[in-house]
Parts: sequence; structure tokens; C-alpha cells
Amino acid sequence: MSQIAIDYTYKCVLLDIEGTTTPISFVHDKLFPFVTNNLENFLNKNWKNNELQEQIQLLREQAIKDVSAGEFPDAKAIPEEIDNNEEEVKNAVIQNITWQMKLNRKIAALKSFQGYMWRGGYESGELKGIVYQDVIEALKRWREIGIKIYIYSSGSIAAQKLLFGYSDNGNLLEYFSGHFDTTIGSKLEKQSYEDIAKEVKFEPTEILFLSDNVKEIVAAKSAKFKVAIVDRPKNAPLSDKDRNDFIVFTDFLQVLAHPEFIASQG
Ligand SMILES: CSCCC(=O)C(=O)COP(=O)(O)O
Ligand SMILES: [Mg+2]
Repeated sequence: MSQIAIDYTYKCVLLDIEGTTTPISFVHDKLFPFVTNNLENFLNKNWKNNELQEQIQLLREQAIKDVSAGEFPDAKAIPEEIDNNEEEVKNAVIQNITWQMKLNRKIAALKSFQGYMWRGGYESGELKGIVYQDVIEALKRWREIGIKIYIYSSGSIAAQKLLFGYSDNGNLLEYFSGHFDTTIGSKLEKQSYEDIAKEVKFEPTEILFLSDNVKEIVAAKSAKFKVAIVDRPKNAPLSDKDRNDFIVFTDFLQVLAHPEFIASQG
């Protein structure tokens, strides 16, 4: 039986992860506790590892900015390691990460560190990335019809690749043409979306951005992207205005079927 050919109004999709492709509960109840519960042991075990020290240097540089910005009264510097003060540095790192994670900061240095720690969890099988089944169906469909698929998440690119590479449905990385994180800019800034459009070589109007975060949707829309909000269980509640201003989907099969995004059917 031949399938009906549908043309969509977009040529590229850009997907958020937490609250969009993946339940918020997986991130908050599984990934984040994996970091906080294992942090001290992880630091003790890997302290002499160069990669760990590079990650700590990123945190240190961010801490200097946070202290000097004065916006965060609780922000503290992470000292350089000089003779015999390993414990002092470790404690400062633990304090720093604990503080940032309580605030759920979407800061590149923290996100990079989290991804670095999650790697071992995914590789050992303790962590498996959760991706909604309807997302997988849509990824297949988009790929079949030549729509390019990119990820844009506050999670580091390394962390994104782990989540999709070690998903509960196997390795899903083959579906993606590329990944973006906050090293291209904040997800709340119009400029980040303009820069992504240049990188992926599509006009902003040819890209559909899907996210649970209304502020991200507003930023992408201001850069002339097509947008829709994804409303998954336990996502932040949407206001009547949000629902009035934007298309809201509860799963990706609705995205595929919505008349707003269908150009022609033959
Ligand atoms: C892909 S890493 C796990 C999720 C995460 O840490 C995060 O901050 C996700 O934010 P998003 O921009 O995908 O909502
Ligand atoms: Mg999100």
C-alpha cells in the first residue's frame, strides 16, 4: 500500500530535550541525583585525571565570574591546588556544584561537568536515556522524508550524545544532523537561534523549534523560526496566554499531523 506523500512547511527541526523529547523526571530524578550522590567518590577516584582537572578549571573560571558579578551572595571561589590543599579544593568543588545544582543553573561549565560524570553511568549501563516513543516515531518519519533534525539543549553536546546514544531504545544518534548547546549562546536569546540557522544553512522560517520552555519559544519566534510548545507530564504549567499565543502539542505525532505545518498532501 502506497503511503500518502505529505509536504511540510519546514525543512529542518530543532529539538529541546528536557520536557520535550525526554521526561523532566528522568533528568531530575535520575541524572541529577547521579551527580550529587556520587560526587565525592567520583572526585576522590579521579582526582589526578587530567580531564577532571580541565573540568574543574572550567568551574573555577565560572566561579570567578560569579563572585565578581556579586549577583550570587553564596558564590565562592575554587582555589588553585597548591601543596597539600587537595581536600580544600575538593570541598570547594563539591560546594560549588551543590550550590549550582540547587539553583538548576544552565551554565556551560556545570553542564559540561555533569556530562563528564554521566559518561561512566551510561557506559556501565546504570543510566539509560529516556526518549518518548512518539519522538522516535517522528524521528523515523522526518528522516524518511529528508527533514534534517538537530538538537538544541542546555545539556552539553557530550551529555546529549550520551542520552541519545545510550537510550532505552538503543543508539538514536543516527537520526541527528548535529547538536547545539549553550556554547552557541543562551536558549533565551534571539541571536542564538539566528546563529543556529546560519550553521544549519536553512532560513529561520524553514526551521521548526519544539520546546517546553515558553521563553525559549518566544526567543526562537523573534528570530523568525516556526515554533510550538511541547507539554509533557510534569512540565511547568502553561498559562491561558501561552495556549492562546502558541500551538501546544502533547506528543510528536500531533506535530506531524498539524495543518499549520502541512504544505500539501498528495
Ligand atoms: C542532555 S543533558 C540532560 C538535560 C539537562 O541537563 C538539561 O539542562 C536540559 O535542558 P533542556 O535545554 O534540554 O531543557
Ligand atoms: Mg526543555
